[in-house]
Amino acid sequence: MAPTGPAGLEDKPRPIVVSGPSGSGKSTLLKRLFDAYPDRFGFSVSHTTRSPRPGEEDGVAYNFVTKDAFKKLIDENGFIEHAQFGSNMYGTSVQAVKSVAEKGQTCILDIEMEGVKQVKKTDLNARFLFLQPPSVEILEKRLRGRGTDKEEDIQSRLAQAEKEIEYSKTPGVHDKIIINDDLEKAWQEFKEFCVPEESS
Ligand SMILES: Nc1ncnc2c1ncn2[C@@H]1O[C@H](COP(=O)(O)OP(=O)(O)OP(=O)(O)O)[C@@H](O)[C@H]1O
Repeated sequence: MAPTGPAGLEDKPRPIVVSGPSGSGKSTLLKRLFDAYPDRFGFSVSHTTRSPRPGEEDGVAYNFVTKDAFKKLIDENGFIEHAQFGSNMYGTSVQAVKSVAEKGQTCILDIEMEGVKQVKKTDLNARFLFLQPPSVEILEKRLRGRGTDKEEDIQSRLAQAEKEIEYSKTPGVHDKIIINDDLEKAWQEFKEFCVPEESS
């Protein structure tokens, strides 16, 4: 019988999808994770149709491709997510995530709700973690406290947060939901999910 899951990746680290509203603490916790375990985790290399800047190496900074090659990959369902910024296209391919696992690293995908739905349609066999703010009111305080977002951005992030929290309640969507109330407590739970053997 054909094996389930990605061919040849059965014994490789499963990707971890980290999602959660903007301001829920994804960057904060991922930075800690990368600092604590520098070689264990990796990010996938995105595709882009823009030209490389001096010093940018193909396959390292980005996978630089032509518009035609990019469109072909879209038609072949090769992308988890893709978007256009200005005249250039950017995307995360399924193969780029597999390449991280092939190197023996756990690929971390920091993506939003639509991306989560897309990953579920692939054969990546990912594990899903949702980071939830204690409340929308506290989320608003944190977004303001961060001091990086304009007022209109804060409003649209909060509106989007309500949708993400609603979707996260769908049974079976996430393997783990962490409420980021106390940062140290959230970190312990985050670490346990991402590095399970250390806590077993
Ligand atoms: N448990 C916590 N208690 C208090 N403040 C927190 C906690 N976790 C994170 N923060 C603060 O909340 C703000 C938002 O966190 P962060 O930038 O990590 O969110 P994010 O999910 O990565 O957002 P985005 O998706 O917009 O990048 C930051 O200023 C961070 O320091």
